[in-house]
Amino acid sequence: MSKNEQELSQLGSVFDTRAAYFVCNYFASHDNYLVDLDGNEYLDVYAQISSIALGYNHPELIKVAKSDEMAVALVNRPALGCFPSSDYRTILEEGILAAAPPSLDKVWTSLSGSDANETAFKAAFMYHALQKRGKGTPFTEEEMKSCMENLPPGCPDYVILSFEHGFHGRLFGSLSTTRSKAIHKLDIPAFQWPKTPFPRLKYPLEEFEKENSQEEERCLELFSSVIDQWKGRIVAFIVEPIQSEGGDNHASPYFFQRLREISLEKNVLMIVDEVQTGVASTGKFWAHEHWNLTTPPDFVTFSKKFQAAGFYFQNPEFVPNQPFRQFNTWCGDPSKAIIARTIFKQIQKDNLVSKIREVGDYLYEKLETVFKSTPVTNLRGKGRGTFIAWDFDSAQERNEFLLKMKQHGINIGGCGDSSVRLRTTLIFEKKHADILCDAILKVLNV
Ligand SMILES: O=C(O)CCC(=O)C(=O)O
Ligand SMILES: NCCCC(=O)O
Repeated sequence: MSKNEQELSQLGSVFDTRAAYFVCNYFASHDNYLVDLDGNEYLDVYAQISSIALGYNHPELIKVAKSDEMAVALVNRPALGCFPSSDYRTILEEGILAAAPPSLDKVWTSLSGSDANETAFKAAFMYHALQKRGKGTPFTEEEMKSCMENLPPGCPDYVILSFEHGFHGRLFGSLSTTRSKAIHKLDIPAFQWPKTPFPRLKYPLEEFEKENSQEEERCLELFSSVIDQWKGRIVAFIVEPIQSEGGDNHASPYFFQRLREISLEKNVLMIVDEVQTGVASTGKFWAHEHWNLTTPPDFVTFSKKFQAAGFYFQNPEFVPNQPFRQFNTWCGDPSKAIIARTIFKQIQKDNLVSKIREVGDYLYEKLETVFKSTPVTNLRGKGRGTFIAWDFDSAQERNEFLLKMKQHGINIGGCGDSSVRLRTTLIFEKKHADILCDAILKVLNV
């Protein structure tokens, strides 16, 4: 038995390891390479499900991890809502807020991607209720009583609209908006919230311009009509710039511009879930910057590669009218905000946004050649940094490919039914793209 197998079996007796790819030696892992317990080094193009920005054991992260500032943040973890730390404002201003999407100058920090989305939902619901009730109008006796029974009017029948194949997390509210795979949802009670189709584009895009634009128009019409059908109950919709877990499904900037226009016309708030797409990997710091919206989204949520989680917003009325409405013990975590600040500074210092755009273009072009005369279809993600994916005909073929890639020293992940997705770090270079392509050529026998 290898060390890996041994540890997996021992850990497996106290912790569910059935989803484990292998046991990692994070002490030995470095930059783009993840090392397992048997000492095998993998070029990692999955990066902890899209969550490692600067590679493993980046010296600047290690340095800040060893700082007094970090030690104090960790051992005296503040309940930020009640007892914010003296340095939280600067940590935010120099990091998370300095990285904010255009026009969104405020942030609420939370604990995970799911929590980021759910706190944005709550902000949207409370804002909507405030508009209906009228500012300054106190809660009624009936509202106060009925909410304790989980009933309206205190708990109104407002809903969040999401897209088929979208993934927004696994807590109750976020899972209700998640529509990628049944395995995520089975046996869990869910809100009866609406969904609407996300475009299924055909590739190569240049060959299917007409079909794809018809498909986007079809989805836009349904988006608009579902909002009408729900007669004012849809308070917000949530959308990923590229549906990731659900299969790396893309849509054009035009599609998102129209979503924004329709949502403004119909008074529905827009939540852009940048948990996976955010923090540079698509070649812009935030993927929705590719759309050139004239009115920014109402909320942009983040987590994963930023390590810290939360949502950005601009409208001061998204802060509830009373304290303790958007609240929990932690309200974020300064240690994670310090890490986010370090990540942001390093991205700026090393010019990683434009570097990942360049290496992404290089890799995409190479893959176009590599995949000629192979069963691979639907290569996608052109002009989106290293946020690249492709399809096999079946889940079985895809899974065999992933396994063989591992045998050739590449840690790589799937998504959707039969897709492979690249989720590289931001320090992925052309030399790594070459290694990746060589391994693909070997695995596909071309
Ligand atoms: O399955 C999960 O909860 C992780 C989801 C995710 O973000 C992904 O797989 O892209
Ligand atoms: N969303 C599931 C991610 C786990 C995996 O298959 O890598």
